[in-house]
Amino acid sequence: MDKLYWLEQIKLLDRAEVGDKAFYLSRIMQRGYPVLSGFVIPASVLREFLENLNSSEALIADLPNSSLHLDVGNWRQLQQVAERLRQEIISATVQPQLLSTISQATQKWETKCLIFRPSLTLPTGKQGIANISGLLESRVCHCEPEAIALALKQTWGQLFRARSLLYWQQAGIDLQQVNLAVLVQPIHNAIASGLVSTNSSHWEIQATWGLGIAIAHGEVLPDVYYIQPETGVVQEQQLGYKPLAYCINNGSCGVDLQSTSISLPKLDDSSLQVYLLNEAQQQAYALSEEYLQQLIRLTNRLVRELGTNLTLEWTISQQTPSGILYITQINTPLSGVYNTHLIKGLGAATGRVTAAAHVIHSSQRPEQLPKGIILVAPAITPHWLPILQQVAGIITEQGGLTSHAAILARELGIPAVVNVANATTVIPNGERLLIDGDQGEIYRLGTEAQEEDTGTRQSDQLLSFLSFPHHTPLLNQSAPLQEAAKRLHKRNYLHPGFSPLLKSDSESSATFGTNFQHTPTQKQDSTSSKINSSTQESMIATRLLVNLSQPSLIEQVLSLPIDGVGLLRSELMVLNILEGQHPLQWLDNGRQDVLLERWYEQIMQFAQAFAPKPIFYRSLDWRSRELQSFSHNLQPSPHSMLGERGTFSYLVNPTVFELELTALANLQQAGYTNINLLLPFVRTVEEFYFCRQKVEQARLTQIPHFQLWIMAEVPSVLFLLPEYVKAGVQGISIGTNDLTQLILGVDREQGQFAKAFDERHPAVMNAVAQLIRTAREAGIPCSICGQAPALYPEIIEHLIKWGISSISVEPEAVSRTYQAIARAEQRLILEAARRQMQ
Ligand SMILES: Nc1ncnc2c1ncn2[C@@H]1O[C@H](COP(=O)(O)OP(=O)(O)OP(=O)(O)O)[C@@H](O)[C@H]1O
Ligand SMILES: CC(=O)C(=O)O
Repeated sequence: MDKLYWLEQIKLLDRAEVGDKAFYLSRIMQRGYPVLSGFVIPASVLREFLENLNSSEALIADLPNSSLHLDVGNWRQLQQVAERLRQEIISATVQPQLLSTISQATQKWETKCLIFRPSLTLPTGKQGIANISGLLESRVCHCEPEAIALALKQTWGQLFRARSLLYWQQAGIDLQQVNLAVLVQPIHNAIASGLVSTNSSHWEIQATWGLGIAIAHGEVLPDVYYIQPETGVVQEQQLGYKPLAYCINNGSCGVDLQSTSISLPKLDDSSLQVYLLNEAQQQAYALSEEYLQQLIRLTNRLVRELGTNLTLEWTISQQTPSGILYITQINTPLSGVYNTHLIKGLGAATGRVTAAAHVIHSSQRPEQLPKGIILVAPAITPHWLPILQQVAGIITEQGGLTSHAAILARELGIPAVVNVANATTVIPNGERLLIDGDQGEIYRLGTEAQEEDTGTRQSDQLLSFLSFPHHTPLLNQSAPLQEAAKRLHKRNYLHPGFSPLLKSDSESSATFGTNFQHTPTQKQDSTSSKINSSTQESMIATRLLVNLSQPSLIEQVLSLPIDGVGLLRSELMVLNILEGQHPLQWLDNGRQDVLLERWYEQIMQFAQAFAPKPIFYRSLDWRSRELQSFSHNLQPSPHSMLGERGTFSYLVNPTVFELELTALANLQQAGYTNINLLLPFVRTVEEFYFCRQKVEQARLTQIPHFQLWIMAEVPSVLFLLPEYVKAGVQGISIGTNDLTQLILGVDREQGQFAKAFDERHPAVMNAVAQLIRTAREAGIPCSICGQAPALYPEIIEHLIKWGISSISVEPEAVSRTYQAIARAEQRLILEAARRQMQ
């Protein structure tokens, strides 16, 4: 090998060998800016390493000159090739002379830990796409030869990850043209770290405690300062949400998060440690006034020398007790970064889509929205529903995975990312975005004008790269649902002869009741009739139901392999008919008859479409803050998480509940006998008893099939289920969203607490197990309609083992839930068979 390139000495002509990240850092270091010392292992060393890989396998023998003509459409093959290449790299030996050169070079730093940072140069004309944050990640390691060799190979190996291979191919880059150098620097613990981004109208500084990795991973919401460029004055500052921080793993930096019950970020770098910040630190700004001013002065100088559009990363290193400020990365428009920028939130509804941002700053619902845009709003409440039908994607600043915005988006099949801090301020109106509702990522692709500016048109390539393999075409919202049915058929999950062995006949009729038998689909499109013709019998024993509220989705949902509607959410359904007025206002205005007729028609559409399959209509369950959207002089308590929810509110004023019951009774009389009633948020047996009397007065129980169920979501049901059954409850449906909220004491609407809101928490899982078992002992069916099985299919096996009778999920989750049920049942059958054979 030739030599290592020290940042202090890198020249203009070295750029291709040292990569852009190191090149830009060296430029500013040589102009006197504070940059940590470092050296670069040039791209030629990787080439040499690859050439010397000792394998006869064509794939490897040709490296680095192989162009790896891969079929990137074949994801499995791509992953296998990537895995093979990386194994080869990790098991190869780093030349001893190189290792010793590196080890010697690091000795002058007297540091315990090193950071290996990928620094790429792409061929001319492709520069604009060189800096896709997160494509290649840094590795931290202890300063020992073995650890150094591994970190180097791991950094190199990322060039061949499946997603990288795909990216090179999609971006039209030949692998031989990719120059990957590695910048090696000492890494010390940090007091605080963050970012600065500037444009002509404002500067923004973000800061968090500890190393900058917490921001790079999107695990904290940093503190933010808005600075006026002309004066350097802080115009506004916002405290972030910073529950954790990263440090070097030498046992000296606070409480290890492993010992707390908070779910941890996974660390594959054992040289790093993540720890919990104490309350006082969480409430404090990470940047002291002194460092804030120092950063502002530094930014001012950089902007004057390099231009107005910059992004830089900084850290305050704990090398000395008072700290030293360093720049760890700098990107200018030339380095392409400002075209592609990643923002993180919570992935709330699956799918990816690209479209222009439509930014709304107010929480007031607009009259209408343009078609095909990505809506960016502080928050949305259910009454936005009518205007959401034509949007391509949703981004909100507030809300969690089980907030109504997320539920609505999932039901409508619109990709959504929620809990995105400052989304409405950092995303300009009209900017093209790509959102990934699975990963919770938003890629800013720039406006058309910016793309022209930098001479790159990367978004299409980027889109196809990022969208693989589940690209959701723009506005093709029905596709996921239709595809779900097709996929099940294709994947042979519906093979003939599979029979429900889990329950004996007597057990299943006791469990399901007469109305809840698995009935062959009668109204199906061609896709689903294909499914059923190959199955004849029910293919899975556990009933799979769907959560629904929009009549507009009925047709698509009918083609899915479901056994009925497990949760018809009335509070979302009626938004289509209420004209923005609370039902009480309709009654006050003497419009009861019109409202009753409309309500009847809404439910009728479901009853008719799914007959004879059961529908579980859940009566109204508005939360206080949702009432604010109605123009009515009710007194909502906007800050109350609970307010008068569910059946509690019926006791206070039963008139709307009575209207619902009348609508249901009229439907029964008209021959729609597949409707059952599910009471929401039942808190006490007395509340249930009150409702049961109302149900009897409405004569709904005259039809023998009719079932009166309750939601099991308030923990009191857990303790009193036998009493509820004695009082006449005929089945329960577990609402894991509220159950989790109330058992763990975490507000489900607050996305920033997402890590603490975990339906898989042992306390919640124990409660679910107990509910299922108690229901079985009492001889009543037990369903589950919260988000837990859709979000975490791995819990389905437990639910089935405990004896759940049915699982109800949003339409987009039907396919994977079906598969998870089939897999779990087959495993249980196999285990039972093995036990019998022993
Ligand atoms: N020598 C260092 N000391 C302390 N922190 C560092 C050092 N080098 C990098 N960091 C910080 O560690 C985090 C991860 O570094 P990395 O180079 O992977 O940055 P990145 O922004 O994720 O890279 P990219 O944008 O190229 O994907 C960043 O917050 C960076 O500022
Ligand atoms: C579905 C529901 O209401 C819940 O999980 O709380």
